[in-house]
Amino acid sequence: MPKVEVTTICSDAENSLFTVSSRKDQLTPEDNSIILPTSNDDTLTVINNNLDTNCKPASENGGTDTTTIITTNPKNQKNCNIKITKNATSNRLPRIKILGTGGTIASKGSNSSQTAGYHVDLTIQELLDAIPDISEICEIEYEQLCNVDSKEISHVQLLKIYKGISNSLQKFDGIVITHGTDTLAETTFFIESTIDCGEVPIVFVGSMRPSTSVSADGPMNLYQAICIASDAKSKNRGTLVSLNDQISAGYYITKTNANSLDSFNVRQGYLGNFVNNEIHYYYPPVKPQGITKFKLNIDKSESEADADAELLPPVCILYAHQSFDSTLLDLVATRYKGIVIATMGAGSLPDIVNEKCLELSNIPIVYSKRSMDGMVPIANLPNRCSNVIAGGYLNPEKSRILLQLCLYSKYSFDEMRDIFNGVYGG
Ligand SMILES: NC(=O)C[C@H](N)C(=O)O
Repeated sequence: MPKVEVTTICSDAENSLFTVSSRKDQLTPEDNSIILPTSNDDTLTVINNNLDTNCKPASENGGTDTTTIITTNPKNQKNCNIKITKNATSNRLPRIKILGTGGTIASKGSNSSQTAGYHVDLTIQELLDAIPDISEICEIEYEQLCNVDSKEISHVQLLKIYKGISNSLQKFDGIVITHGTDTLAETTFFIESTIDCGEVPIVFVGSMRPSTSVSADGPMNLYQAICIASDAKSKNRGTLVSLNDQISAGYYITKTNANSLDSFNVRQGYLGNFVNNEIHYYYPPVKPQGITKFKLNIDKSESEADADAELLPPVCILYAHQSFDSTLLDLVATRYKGIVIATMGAGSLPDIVNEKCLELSNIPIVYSKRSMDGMVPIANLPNRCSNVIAGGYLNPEKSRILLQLCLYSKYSFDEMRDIFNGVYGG
């Protein structure tokens, strides 16, 4: 038990009220320091200072994100209430970091009717030039992490995005990432599985039409994403996707239409809507249930991105079909550390393929599904206690990422099964 105790009496977006009380005599000066999470802009008010407490605001505390409280009269059994007024109540605008990665939102065609065959050509600065004035909504900083079509995003760029977000979390109130829509759901799934963003909204955004097209959707989508990241209502919701006026959970979203502006679908439901500068959330802050947050043990510096990329073990996806050839499994087993199969229906594979999967007993094989909806239940596995794991509700590309993270963490087959099972009932 600490000898000096801090109790949070109340804590909301704007205020935190703590009680500090001494508990025992025989306190040494070191016992009397208490660190509270505050930032430079917070104001501290000591109420009922029965404890002779000395509060040092963060600004006088070496500019860290904490406040040291020192009780100078520790033997006194009385309390001291300290109110920390969060900077939301000061008039500072939210600070938003924008990370550019490319995609159609950063693309140009050769004429205004072209909506295919365009190429990535715009920097994040040029994208920002095309949106309405946001100087009264937030302060922004931006960084170009890469500028590619999202088909080119591999584990190298993925780790760059991971680092870009991780490095910005402490300094910004919200983060926006521009990204191609084709593989956006893989990146958002990876980020939600690896970053604990606390209350900071991480908002991914893309577009379906290039910037040169009539009625290009990119500028409005980007504008909305910045507003969403700046809004206090977006806190504590994890990784979000803002596209076509809808706000969705990055963990669950799937691209379901290859061409339409309404390209994303989420069976778990949209979280909210953006209309005429108003953000409407349908639910209170919520994060996807039962996620395993994987800890990536990597250097967060930029220069290490390429070296770290080796860390994610290769996993491939095989797409099953009538006459599916089991020898394909032998071919990929020599190169990949894990395999995901998009099975027919809810885990159906020809008997000969099931036998081959069990034969490859050292390689984890996740049974996912070709169907967009529904799940693969454990009951449909050829053997419940082997190297074969049910992917539950996860589609093949998300199963692939989850399996990579399990392999990276060196989990046993049983632990992998628990991770897939815990989140998705697989
Ligand atoms: N709409 C898009 O962004 C598609 C593009 N091919 C990409 O994913 O980068």
